[in-house]
Amino acid sequence: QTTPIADSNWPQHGRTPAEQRYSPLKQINTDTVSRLGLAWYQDFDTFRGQEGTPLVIDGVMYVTTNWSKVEAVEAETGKVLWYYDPRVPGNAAVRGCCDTVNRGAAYADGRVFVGTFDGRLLALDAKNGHLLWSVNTIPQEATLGGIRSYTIDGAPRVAKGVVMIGNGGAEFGARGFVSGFDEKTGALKWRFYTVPAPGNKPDGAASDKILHDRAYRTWSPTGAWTTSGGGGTVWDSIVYDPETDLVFLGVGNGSPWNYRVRSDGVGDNLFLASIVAIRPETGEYVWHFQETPMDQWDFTASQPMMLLDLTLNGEKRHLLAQAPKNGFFYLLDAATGEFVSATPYTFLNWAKGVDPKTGRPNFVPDSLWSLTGKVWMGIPGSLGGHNWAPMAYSPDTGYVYIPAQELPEPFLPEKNFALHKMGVNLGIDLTGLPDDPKIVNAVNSGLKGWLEAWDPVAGKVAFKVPHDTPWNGGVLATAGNLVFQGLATGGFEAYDAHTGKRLYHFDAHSGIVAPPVSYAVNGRQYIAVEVGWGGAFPLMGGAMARHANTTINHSRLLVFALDGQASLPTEIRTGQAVVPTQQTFDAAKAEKGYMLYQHFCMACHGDNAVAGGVLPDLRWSGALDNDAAFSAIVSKGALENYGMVGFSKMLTPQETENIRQFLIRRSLAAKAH
Ligand SMILES: O=C(O)c1cc(C(=O)O)c2c(n1)C(=O)C(=O)c1cc(C(=O)O)[nH]c1-2
Ligand SMILES: [Ca+2]
Repeated sequence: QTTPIADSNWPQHGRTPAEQRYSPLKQINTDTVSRLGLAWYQDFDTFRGQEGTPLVIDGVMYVTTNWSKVEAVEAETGKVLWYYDPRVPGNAAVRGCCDTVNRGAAYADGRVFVGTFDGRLLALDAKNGHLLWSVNTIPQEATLGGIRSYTIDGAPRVAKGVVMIGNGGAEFGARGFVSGFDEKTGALKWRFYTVPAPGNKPDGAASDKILHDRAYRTWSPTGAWTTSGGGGTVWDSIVYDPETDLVFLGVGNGSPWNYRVRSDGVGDNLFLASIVAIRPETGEYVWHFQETPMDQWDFTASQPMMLLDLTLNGEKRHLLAQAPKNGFFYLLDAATGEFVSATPYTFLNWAKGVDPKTGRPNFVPDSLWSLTGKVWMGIPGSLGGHNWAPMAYSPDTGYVYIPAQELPEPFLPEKNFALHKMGVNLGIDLTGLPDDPKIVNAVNSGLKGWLEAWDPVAGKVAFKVPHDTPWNGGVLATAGNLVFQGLATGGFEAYDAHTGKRLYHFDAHSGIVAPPVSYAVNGRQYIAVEVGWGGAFPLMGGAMARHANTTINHSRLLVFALDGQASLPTEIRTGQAVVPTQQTFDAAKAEKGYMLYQHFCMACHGDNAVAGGVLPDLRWSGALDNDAAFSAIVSKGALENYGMVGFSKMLTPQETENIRQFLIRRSLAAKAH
């Protein structure tokens, strides 16, 4: 039933339904890659994180960029064929944890499907970009009167005439669900909620029976989840497997993070941090596997999944593979969900292995910080041993290439948990990195990132390519015995797939987080990648993110080919002028402003008011010198069109002023260093 995919195309998110991100093209190979050069490039119109996987179908490339913008370009020349701006309102930015990114479109039967950050799903005519249909994927009741927060940044998937999309929001209060829409009309076919409703009430959805019979009893009848939604957002990975006719949903973390507050410390909280298999036409439940019961570390199972056909102990197996945040590499039987193996692909300290039969982790008791009430230095931290940046598999080497990292994080219960609308709702202490440069340097030197070649049959690392920092780009493997990856530090690299030897380097002038793709037009092979530093770590990470990337965001599409002759402009934007404020501050007010900042501002402007190279660094904001201007922006929303909403409903004028006092303190402290 599946039509063969031409070698020259990249028609789906992971190229084929198996999502291995392997291109059979080999004009660019270990022998020729030294001749690789820029064939053409395009400047984007947004300087924020770019996480998109371009699709290429018969010489036309479909690109999505920040703020859910879409364009079609000639893949050979870069000539723009059409451009579609869904006009996401600026005030939607604050509903998401991690930048107004978009990870890509889906294509089927002449239609391009894209999710928008404000929760719509669009179908565009692939020929001219005209809107065919648009649906709001977020039902009114799911928002609980605006308390719960939903965004879309993941790529839709299409199977059997059904377009499927989930959403994000579990850091802000959300109840996860995935919806399936008719490809032709946009009519809703089914909805699958990933966590139960309070009181075990039915939703009239495909998930009703399994939530009622199985999931509800894994939650306390009370707890903050009854308002905050419980989490379980399917914000990135959805894979359809034609062989088993199953759709696999990668389900996210709990909301709030604090498991004691969320569920009174009771139950495993299904289907948080689980993979759930459903049917594409109906959304009917088939199986699930929970990777992290009692999640309290933001250990999502939403990381990219792929299908692998491997011979294990002499037996051919059709497997689903994932390297989720929690640090274990999982293999599950794709048809049944039967646990096969879970092996650490990175250093992890929260579990001592898993039960060999069930795959349930053996928790290190101290890791359950919400129950112990004590600080836990978790590895991985909430950004995971691997996040959304896709991995790739080469059938030639048998390795899975993982953009792996080590980013430790302290977890400590928040003293007075309060559910905020438009503020982060974690139930975790949000004290930032202290100012002391010695501590900052020590923390930064402990952050690691590397490209890992993982042997899924042997269950061990084949080799590692160390990078300077964490939060590097997604990976592409090709039949040219090459692996391509962009780096946080702005390099675009090619490595020998067998050895990890670096064979090519290009300076992209800006951090790369997106995954490359490969395609061919008129017999010439190309490699394309979106450039643009952003996403969770650059926005939230403060001094750690700044350390990882010292340029600012230059968002572009780069396309490489053998003997490419183009070059980037040499001018590198240096970004915001560093102008410390002339004001003085009131110590008591500034101290009060600190935690308010961490709850309401940090998610975008960076931990402890150090911006990570994407959005404005508030220490240098001219508005610090003018309390009327500050309040016009922070309270009244003067910059709403750029994503900076007014917080007057959440923050009193005095609280807003306290935040300004805190920022003045930070500005002066930076001047002092
Ligand atoms: O729980 C959620 O709903 C949710 C959503 C998203 C998102 O939509 O991007 C991310 C996360 N969580 C998350 O935990 C995370 O680490 C993350 C990184 C990114 C990114 O794009 O860089 N998004 C998200
Ligand atoms: Ca999350």
